[in-house]
Amino acid sequence: MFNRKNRTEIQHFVVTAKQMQAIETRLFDAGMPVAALMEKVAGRITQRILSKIESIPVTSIGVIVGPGHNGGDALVVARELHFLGYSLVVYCPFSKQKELTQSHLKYITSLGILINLNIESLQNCDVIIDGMFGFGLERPITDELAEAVNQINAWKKRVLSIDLPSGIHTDTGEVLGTAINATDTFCLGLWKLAFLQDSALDYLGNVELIDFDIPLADIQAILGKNPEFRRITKENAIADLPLPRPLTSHKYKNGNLLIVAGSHRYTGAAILAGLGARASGVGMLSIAVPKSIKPLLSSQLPEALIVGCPETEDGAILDFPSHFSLDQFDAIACGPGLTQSASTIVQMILDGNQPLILDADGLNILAQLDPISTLSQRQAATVITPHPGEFKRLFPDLVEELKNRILVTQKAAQQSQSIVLLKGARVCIGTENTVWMNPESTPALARGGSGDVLTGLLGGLLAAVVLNQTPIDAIVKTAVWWHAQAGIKAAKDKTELGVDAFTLTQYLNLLQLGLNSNNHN
Ligand SMILES: NC(=O)C1=CN([C@@H]2O[C@H](COP(=O)(O)OP(=O)(O)OC[C@H]3O[C@@H](n4cnc5c(N)ncnc54)[C@H](O)[C@@H]3O)[C@@H](O)[C@H]2O)[C@@H](O)CC1
Ligand SMILES: [K+]
Repeated sequence: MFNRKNRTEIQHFVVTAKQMQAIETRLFDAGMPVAALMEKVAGRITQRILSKIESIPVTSIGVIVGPGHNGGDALVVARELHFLGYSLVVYCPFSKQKELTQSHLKYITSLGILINLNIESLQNCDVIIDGMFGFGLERPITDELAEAVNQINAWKKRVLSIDLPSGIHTDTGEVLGTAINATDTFCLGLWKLAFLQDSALDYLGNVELIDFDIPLADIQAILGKNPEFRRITKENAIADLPLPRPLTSHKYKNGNLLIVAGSHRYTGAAILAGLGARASGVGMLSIAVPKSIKPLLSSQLPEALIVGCPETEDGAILDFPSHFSLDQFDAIACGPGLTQSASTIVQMILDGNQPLILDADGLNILAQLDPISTLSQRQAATVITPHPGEFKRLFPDLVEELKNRILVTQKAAQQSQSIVLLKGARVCIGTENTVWMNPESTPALARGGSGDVLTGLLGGLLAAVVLNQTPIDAIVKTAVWWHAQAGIKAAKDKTELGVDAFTLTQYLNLLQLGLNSNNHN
């Protein structure tokens, strides 16, 4: 007995509608019949639908059938469910269909299944399958069709969408007119960009990829060796952890990080960043803070060297102590809790040659300094970690494009020649060639302080890997995955309301996330 090959590698590809079409065209050109592919895909969708509905009482299933191949998929699924004994109600408000879809419609009619033009026909169904539009949606849903979609949403039934919730734009994730509010969405073949866009999240429900054996060679032929869009997975995240450590390792081989953070007003930000860095395993940690809060930091982080700095009247860092040099550090993480009064040292750090993570007030200060030219003139790598508000201040020319978070991150990275980590429900990391996207997170992290933890964690990892030449974008995506997984685990144990930033730092332990020192799970 053979098991189906586990193709975890396909989980990290993300495609646009155009790329998906090009990949499918290759399959058809190679000889795969369109109808055979539809049959195969729909067979797999049927299996997954059955596994979702087996445990709930379902007798009647409604199916929305669109004019294209998304509708064709839905009709094949409907036919199979009919033969399994379910009662099917088909709603197809379109007078014209693609040929293959029309053929399936004809056959299903011959089986005695009525084709309804009226949305009310679905009202008494226990479950609805949405096959109205997939990646072929090309204009907004309007008029009676929009009313039908809104009616389905108002029923609040269980709705299983094929490929995408109808109405969601495949690339931007935007709602085109209106969109189906799915409880589950089965993405076909390869992840589409919409699944990683915040704007689509409320419509997608639970998501899963249905692999239908697209050969890797065909994927690579269209996406190239270094795909433009990549999904962060557990496998690719842990592959870049600095584990296992060489037996002859010593502290200076594991990174020397300087955190520059905190003020009278925001003392906790420096502590949280320090605790994030602690979790990273960084070899040496120094934290520069205004000198009057040094005792507080020392009591929380006994392993760190706390650098007390001269301070401004309002309790921000004014300058570094005399004889203090940035040259010794492998990386600097700067920004949490600084207040905007710390502009002198932020400028000094930007002028320096260390790999840098700039966050929070560091970004607000940068926004006053012609950000694009300041960043692109830096010799060393820079990672900036804005939330959308900070992003707008840094890249005012890109504000309009923020509705496509993936593309805007890519543009910002290219313009500033930096790595741009755009915060949100689905973090996007723009780099010169690739945008990494994090598919799993939790709203538990939408809370003050969780960003400070990320900055510290990222700083520690960055300091540790610059020495062994791991690409910086690779470690940024690992930090984002690690931070989000800790949030997910903490929320499981403590609910989404129980994950304050300090609690989060206690969940950064990799063992709790199912890993061990050999970098295996
Ligand atoms: N090509 C294939 O063999 C495969 C296709 N698959 C399915 O096919 C789908 C893509 O099929 P299509 O390219 O036919 O596209 P769709 O089925 O998404 O819809 C395209 C049709 O809808 C019409 N349309 C678009 N926007 C509209 C609007 N706002 N109002 C009214 N009509 C509108 C178009 O004119 C076109 O006729 C995928 O999402 C997937 O479900 C999968 O089965 C995998 C294999
Ligand atoms: K659909």
